[in-house]
Amino acid sequence: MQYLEFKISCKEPYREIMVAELAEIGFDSFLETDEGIDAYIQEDQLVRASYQEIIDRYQESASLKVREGKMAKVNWNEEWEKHYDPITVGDRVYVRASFHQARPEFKYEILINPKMSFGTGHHATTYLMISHQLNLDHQGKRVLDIGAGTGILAIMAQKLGAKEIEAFDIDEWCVENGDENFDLNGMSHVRMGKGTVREVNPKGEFDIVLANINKNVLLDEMEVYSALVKKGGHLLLSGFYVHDIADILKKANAYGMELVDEKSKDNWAALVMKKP
Ligand SMILES: C[S@@+](CC[C@H](N)C(=O)[O-])C[C@H]1O[C@@H](n2cnc3c(N)ncnc32)[C@H](O)[C@@H]1O
Repeated sequence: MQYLEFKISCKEPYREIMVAELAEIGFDSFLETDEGIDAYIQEDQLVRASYQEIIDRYQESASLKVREGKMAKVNWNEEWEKHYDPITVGDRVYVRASFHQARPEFKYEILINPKMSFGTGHHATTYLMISHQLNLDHQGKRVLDIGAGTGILAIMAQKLGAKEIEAFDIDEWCVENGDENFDLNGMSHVRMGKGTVREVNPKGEFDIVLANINKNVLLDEMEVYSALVKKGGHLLLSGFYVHDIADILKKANAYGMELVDEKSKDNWAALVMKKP
């Protein structure tokens, strides 16, 4: 598999925005660097015009400088070991890779070997989703994780006592990586599905539905998510900016969901909706 590497130097606060925009067009791995980000995409996945459009849009405001290179083979584990530090969410959750030291003083330890999937807790949206999950009763509940990435939110649900968990993602790498992470966290009974919510078509209703994806997908699939939430159950949404809250809320309200909590970090937002 031939990969392209783009070494992008950019000013803050544009690093996160660049990651989000490039992820939208198929970039599947990012490393934070002192100058900005290194972004990776499979060569046959790159649509030059879409890429150029993003670069042109932020060129000036973010003072972008890009160096492009080709990589025949990437040792992602080695890359991650160099760049991936453990993180904490509040004082109860510790997210680490298997090569990091355990920290038993944390109540919930999540093991994630991320490879190329999004979702280590480093991104604000993952962090916000976990923070919301910590405030929700998961005990004995049925939980659905849509756009599960590394599987981190499904794993958090399991640690919080969920009884039945389903998770899926459209990305083949996430499916492989998710299963590995489920195994690492003693969840071999859960397997990551592949596809969109319409393709996977989960059966029945769920107490908690988690969807950290992006604005367009959330708007497009909101009707399906809402239908999957039990009466009295919750829908947690993230993957959009604070300035998009009104659009997301309007759509969720239109399908009968009511806002019960809202958090933001680094300009990203996460909402907790409830079906009355
Ligand atoms: C922002 S990441 C979130 C990953 C993880 N849930 C977390 O919170 O860290 C979004 C994930 O959604 C996946 N995705 C994008 N569009 C999707 C869709 N329509 N259905 C399911 N997954 C999708 C991407 O492949 C990516 O892994």
